[in-house]
Amino acid sequence: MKNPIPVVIVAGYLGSGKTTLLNHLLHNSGGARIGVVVNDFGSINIDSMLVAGQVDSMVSLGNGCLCCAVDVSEMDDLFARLAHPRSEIDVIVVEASGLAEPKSLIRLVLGSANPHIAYGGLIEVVDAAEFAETRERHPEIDQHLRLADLVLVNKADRVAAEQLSATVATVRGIVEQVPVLATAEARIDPRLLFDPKTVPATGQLSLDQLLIEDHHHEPGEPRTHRHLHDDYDSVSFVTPTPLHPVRLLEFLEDLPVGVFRVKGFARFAVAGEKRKFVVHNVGRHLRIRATRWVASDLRETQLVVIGTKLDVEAIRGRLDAAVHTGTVLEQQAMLGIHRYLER
Ligand SMILES: Nc1nc2c(ncn2[C@@H]2O[C@H](COP(=O)(O)OP(=O)(O)OP(=O)(O)O)[C@@H](O)[C@H]2O)c(=O)[nH]1
Repeated sequence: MKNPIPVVIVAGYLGSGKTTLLNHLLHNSGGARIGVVVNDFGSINIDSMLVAGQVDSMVSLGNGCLCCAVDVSEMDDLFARLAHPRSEIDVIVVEASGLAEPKSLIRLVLGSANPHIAYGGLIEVVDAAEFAETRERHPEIDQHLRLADLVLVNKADRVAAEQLSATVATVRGIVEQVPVLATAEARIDPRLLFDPKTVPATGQLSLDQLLIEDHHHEPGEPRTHRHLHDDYDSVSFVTPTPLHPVRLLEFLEDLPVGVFRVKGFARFAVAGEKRKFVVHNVGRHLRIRATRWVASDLRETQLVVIGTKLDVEAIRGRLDAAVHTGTVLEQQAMLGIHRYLER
């Protein structure tokens, strides 16, 4: 089966920059096809969707608040239209209306019966200039932010540098581990959210290419390297030595500060365990799928950790600690992994 299509939810108070973010993603999708679910098409840049040939992929909801107006079955209908086995859509972005309650939106996605979609994370957009005032009027914003997998402190251009860092610090204090990014016009690197189809003109590598590049390493040695970008860091970790499943879970269940996504696959040092374990983590949502190695696969672990302001050494240290060099482990070492296995 194809990898499920990630559903990314964009939420945030009125006017914070949700539509701006959506338009930015549509313009910079790197060839990825984006299906959008919005309340109102009025402000979406239809031209950019036309350019990207995505006009078929638009699904519009009626007016009103997404989370209360739509029940799970209606939402499933929308997902069914956008995501089916032959769908050419790579990512679905749901723009919540300004006052939507993010918890019910996340539930809609996690509770969906559609096997072709997967939760792709909640992005909360905050207006840097209005944040303090919005928070006073709507103290529940703290709860909303804590559900996020990525927070954008947007409209960075509208405030002085000191106010921006103070707001970012306040948001970090609220969300703790969750990555927080200051943005202008919601310009984030789309690769934080999904993988582009093509290598952009800048010659930067896609994440899949990150996984397979760098062949200059000592046989048997884990390789970790980092690619820096304005918006995000990605750390790629490759090792032919099988991992200890418990150690890997310790990493995945307690991710370092700033990590937004972890993707790739793992091989475990467990007796009789010959499968390839595909790992997908967004924010605090971990999914693992057991599959077979195909003939062209290198039988090794390849993981990419993506986020903002990552402590590369700490990540490398923790992933190194998951490499198992002792004797082969008993099957019971897999119990923790089984909790996350998709059926
Ligand atoms: N100065 C500045 N203006 C911005 C920025 N991002 C968005 N805007 C403007 O802010 C206004 C609101 O942006 P939207 O993207 O429509 O915000 P929204 O969250 O979708 O708004 P609602 O749908 O009403 O909740 C628009 O006029 C944008 O052009 C930014 O980074 N800096």
